[in-house]
Amino acid sequence: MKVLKFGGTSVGTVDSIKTVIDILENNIANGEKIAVVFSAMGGVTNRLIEIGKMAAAGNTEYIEFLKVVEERHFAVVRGMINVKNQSSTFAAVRGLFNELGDILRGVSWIRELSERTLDLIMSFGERLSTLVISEILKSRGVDAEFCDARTIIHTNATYGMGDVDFEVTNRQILEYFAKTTSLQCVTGFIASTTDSVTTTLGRGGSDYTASIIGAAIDATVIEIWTDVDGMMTADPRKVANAFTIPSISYAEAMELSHFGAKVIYPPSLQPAFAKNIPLKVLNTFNTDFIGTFVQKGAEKKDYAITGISSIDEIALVNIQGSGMIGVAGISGRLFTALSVNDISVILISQASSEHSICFSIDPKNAQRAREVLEKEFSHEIALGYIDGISIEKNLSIIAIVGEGMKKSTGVSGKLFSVLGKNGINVVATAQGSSELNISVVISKGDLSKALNSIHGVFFQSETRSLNLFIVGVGLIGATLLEQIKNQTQYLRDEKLLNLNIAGLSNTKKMLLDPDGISTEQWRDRISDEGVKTSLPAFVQRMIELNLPNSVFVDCTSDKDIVQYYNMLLEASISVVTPNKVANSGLYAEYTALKRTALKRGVKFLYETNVGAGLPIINTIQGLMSSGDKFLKIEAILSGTLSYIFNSFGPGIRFADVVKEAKAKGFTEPDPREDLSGADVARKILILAREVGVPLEATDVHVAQLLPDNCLAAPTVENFFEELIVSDDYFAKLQADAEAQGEKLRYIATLENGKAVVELRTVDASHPFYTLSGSDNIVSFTTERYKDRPLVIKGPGAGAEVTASGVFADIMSISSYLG
Ligand SMILES: NC(=O)c1ccc[n+]([C@@H]2O[C@H](COP(=O)([O-])OP(=O)(O)OC[C@H]3O[C@@H](n4cnc5c(N)ncnc54)[C@H](O)[C@@H]3O)[C@@H](O)[C@H]2O)c1
Ligand SMILES: N[C@@H](CCO)C(=O)O
Ligand code: NA
Repeated sequence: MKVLKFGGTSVGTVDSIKTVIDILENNIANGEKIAVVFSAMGGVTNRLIEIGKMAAAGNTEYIEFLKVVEERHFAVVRGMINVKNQSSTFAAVRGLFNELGDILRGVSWIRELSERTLDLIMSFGERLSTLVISEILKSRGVDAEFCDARTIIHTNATYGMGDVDFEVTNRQILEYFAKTTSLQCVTGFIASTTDSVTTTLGRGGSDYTASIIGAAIDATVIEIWTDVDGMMTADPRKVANAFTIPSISYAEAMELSHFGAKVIYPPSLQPAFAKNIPLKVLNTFNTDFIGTFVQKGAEKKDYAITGISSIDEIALVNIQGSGMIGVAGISGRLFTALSVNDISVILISQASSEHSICFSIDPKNAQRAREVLEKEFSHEIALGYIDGISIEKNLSIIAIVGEGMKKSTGVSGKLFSVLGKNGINVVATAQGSSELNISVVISKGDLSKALNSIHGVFFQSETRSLNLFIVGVGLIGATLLEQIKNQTQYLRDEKLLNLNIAGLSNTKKMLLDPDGISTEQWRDRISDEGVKTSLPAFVQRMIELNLPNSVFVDCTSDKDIVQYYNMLLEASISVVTPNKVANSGLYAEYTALKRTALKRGVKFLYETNVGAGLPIINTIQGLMSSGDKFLKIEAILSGTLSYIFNSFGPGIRFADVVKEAKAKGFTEPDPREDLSGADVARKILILAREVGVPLEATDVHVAQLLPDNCLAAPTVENFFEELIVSDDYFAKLQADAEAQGEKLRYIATLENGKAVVELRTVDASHPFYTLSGSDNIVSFTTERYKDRPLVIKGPGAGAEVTASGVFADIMSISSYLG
């Protein structure tokens, strides 16, 4: 025989009851022998408690409230039973309400509501729902029978949570079921003492009823019908990617529910577990869904863990002192004192130094725990053996649970590593030798981020998300968004990676949306929904959102934005940028950023600072890490100047070539930076720093390229005018070089700790002679590349190559986050 149990929401409305009837009739049609347990209609139990309290307080409004409850039951009768069969059910329901009304009147007279009376009042919830549904079944020709569990389940007289007398109960259930062939509709939650006083079974009560009956009659399976798709890998309100666990062991279910998974309350299923009766958790509102199968042993799973659960709010108590080392009995006294005072301990951790014991409790008990322990250890504290009791609040616990972690390595490594990579500090941790649960205590503010990132790494086949916050949507920023748009599908399918644009800002408006800004509509959304740009507000909001795997992408050339990098890195947010300002500022600031990134376990990536997408910085970093030493760098580092010198010639105006370079997206937002040599100077400065030469910007010697009048131009427009004026100057430079069979090249060199940037002419024998377009070229002479230098060459400016370099940096973060 199968035992089915339907919870409050399943029997909460006419529509849901229709589905319940369908489920039952399908079972009957399939020839299944079944018994059914019902909860009270959703919300009724709480209402009855409220009504009881109102009556006890002498508030006669309870009568109106009761009428509403009555009407809910009548509505079901009207909706589900044909008119000619309704009257007897109406009469029976009215009879129960009359009885309840009498009891409540008594309560309001004597102004007292004992636990015992409350149990009696609550019992009407299940008695009513079960009565009505059994009548519905009968009216449809099913041989159904109402079974008042008070006649078969007996408890002691602990009201509110009766202790079941299994000997008597099991015998009575067996006798009862032996005598009947009708479908038994059993009231959940309620029982009685041997002298027929009504009691209730406490938390998870109706599940308990199903479990008691199932165990007594040796049911083949117990089906718990509820309003969710079974037990999930995590609380779906906190982790959007959570999914149903198809199969779980009793022990795992226990662990998960202990930490707040509210779907079932496994302690109430103990009788079924003890007899190895499997359990299914099914959804009345999604009957086709397979739900969760709960059974004794664990099945082989696809993942290393089965689920994640959490407690939102705990307090961590720490007691420490040198006097605890090697002294037996301290923990005995500690936990006895807590237990005597009814303070339940959620997690305990003690390191083998025995110098401290820490444990977590419900924060509402924190003050009391302090008092209890200060009293218990007053002597030791006075003598200085124990330093005192410290209590930390605003903490949460996360537990990863699964039989799969037994004897398998790497699970805790993965857990701590993902927390570390997301900058989440672990305050305390506990793992029992059952290896079923690893718990970590973290700051409450990190809970959502931690749950999501842990879920991401353990349930790998799901798509991971990288949350991007992009500031500056000019040429590079917009091209990057376009490239992301075109790669979205590929990255989802092939890399299981979702690039979520969680924030965007231009100079006028900004928009942050943790649910993502579509790359198809970002322009509309930022203009329709964006608010006035404020960089501090943008940064603050990012930090507050505290999303896992966050990356700040600075696609501006703003000098002020850089002051936020350190703050972002400190908040465990990676930074990716083509903006050279940070790395070409003070040397101390440059090293500080690197240190913060290292400390926080996040990335600060800026490959496009030099040579756009060309792998220049990465190459240096690789060589440096592997111990190579740089002897000399010689390079052409300006795409703009390269393009200009490759395109300028007789019959062409210099200013026009500069304009072309700008139109092609090679120049800096302000082209004077390129032509003054400032941009190249910054780049060689950055390269110097990368190879370990701690230069400041003022150490770079820049030979002047422009005539004074151009350099002095106050605006970009002015600048172009001055370029026109100076056309002869440039034409002569070019003609002189040509006459020698040489080409103009703006070359940066780093040698013997000195950085120089100057305009040179090179002949055909020089490797830099043959450049074309916006090519950059870098030649590294190192101890390993001494005779023939390592050369990197290719387009070193432009929207596509730069954006793709930024994109590549972002991708490298995604693989680092695993
Ligand atoms: N163009 C290239 O080939 C290239 C190559 C390598 C690196 N870079 C670097 O990339 C960065 C962007 O260059 P670009 O060519 O896209 O320039 P751009 O002028 O087209 O884009 C920069 C955008 O940032 C916006 N902006 C500036 N300050 C802002 C702020 N505080 N908040 C929000 N938005 C702000 C500007 O309005 C502009 O739209 C620069 O730092 C540049 O040095 C460019
Ligand atoms: N303006 C820069 C862009 C690349 O950093 C250049 O011309 O090289
Ligand atoms: Na580069």
